Amino acid sequence: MSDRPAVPARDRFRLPRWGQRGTAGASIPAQLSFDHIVQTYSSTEALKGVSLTIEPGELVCLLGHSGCGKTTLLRIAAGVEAPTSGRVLMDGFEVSGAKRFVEPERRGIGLMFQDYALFPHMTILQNVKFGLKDLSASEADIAARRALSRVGLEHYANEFPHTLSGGEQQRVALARSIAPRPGVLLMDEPFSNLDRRMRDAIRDETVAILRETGATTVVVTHDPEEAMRIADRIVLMQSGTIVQQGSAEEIYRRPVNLFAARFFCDFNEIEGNVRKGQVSCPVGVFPAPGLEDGPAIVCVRPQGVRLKPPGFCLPGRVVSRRFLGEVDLVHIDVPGLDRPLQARVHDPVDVREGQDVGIEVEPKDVLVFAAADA
Ligand SMILES: Nc1ncnc2c1ncn2[C@@H]1O[C@H](COP(=O)(O)OP(=O)(O)OP(=O)(O)O)[C@@H](O)[C@H]1O
Repeated sequence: MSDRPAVPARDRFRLPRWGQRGTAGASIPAQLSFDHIVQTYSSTEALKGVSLTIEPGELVCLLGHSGCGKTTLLRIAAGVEAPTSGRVLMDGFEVSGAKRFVEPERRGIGLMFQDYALFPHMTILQNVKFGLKDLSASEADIAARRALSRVGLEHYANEFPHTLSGGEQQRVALARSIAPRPGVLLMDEPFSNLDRRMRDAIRDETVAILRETGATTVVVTHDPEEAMRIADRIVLMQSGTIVQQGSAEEIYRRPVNLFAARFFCDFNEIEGNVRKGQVSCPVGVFPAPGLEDGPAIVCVRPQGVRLKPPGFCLPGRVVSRRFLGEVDLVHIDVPGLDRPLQARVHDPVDVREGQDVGIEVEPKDVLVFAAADA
């Protein structure tokens, strides 16, 4: 918990509109900025100077492996923790920093966690009304019912959480977090407890509701596909720092380093050597613009490996072939490679284990990084 001073009484009247809860007015999306946030827990530096601005109404995914600092950043935004140093600003107004600490309940920020945390002894309506304490009873009732109707669950108002499915409970949690019309909504792995079958549908529905409410939204996830599906902008983190940020397509097509590349694709990684802007490796010669001469890692997307009749191109021998529904995954032994090359083949190919094939690699599916980057 914070050891920072709370907002002095005189400042409370100066909070921007997102900080004035209970007006039942329309949600006003806020800009959320992190300015050189450092967070240290004894010997662990969980955040190492993170700066990031999320624009009003934007949906940003914080993406990264376990322990990279995603949740810590979310907790600092919410005001559940104060940063060791650095500032959090909402619409340019400092809410965490050396000078000021605005209490969580006055930030106009909604929170939703993976376990939903619905109160089992309260009805669905009471659960949704829980965060509306600043409103009169009748206003809270109207706001809660409106939020429930937005997620399509108004008919469950008088039920208890245990009578609802996991997906329905997730929607109640969403209704509870949007009912106060927060300017910023923070969601920590909100879909991870749903089974795969319903996850896609609920995710799409949630994003549609978020777009409708217009709230600035930050979603924490470790699933690159989920981030690509929902985010306007993905912020990729590693060990308490931001590695890269951009649209899904930007990061996927132009990862800044091997870490970012690996996060989005299960590449074939092949040792190569760069000379005069070109890299040579056992599967061919490819452009390597901007790279210095020396050892390199050539990353070939499995979908960029084409199988041809033998004899005309690079020779290979099929080690295995697996039918995965939309694609076949084929492993091919290639001279000079110590591991089989993976190919994801869309068109049905008539290849069997042990068969000789020719291989072509699409240059657009090749990325090259300096070996020192590995
Ligand atoms: N209260 C705390 N005390 C000590 N260390 C902490 C505390 N909270 C987080 N950490 C450490 O800070 C680092 C970042 O943790 P954080 O929970 O932010 O990561 P994360 O990316 O959200 O991971 P996950 O996806 O597993 O939730 C980790 O090394 C974690 O062990």
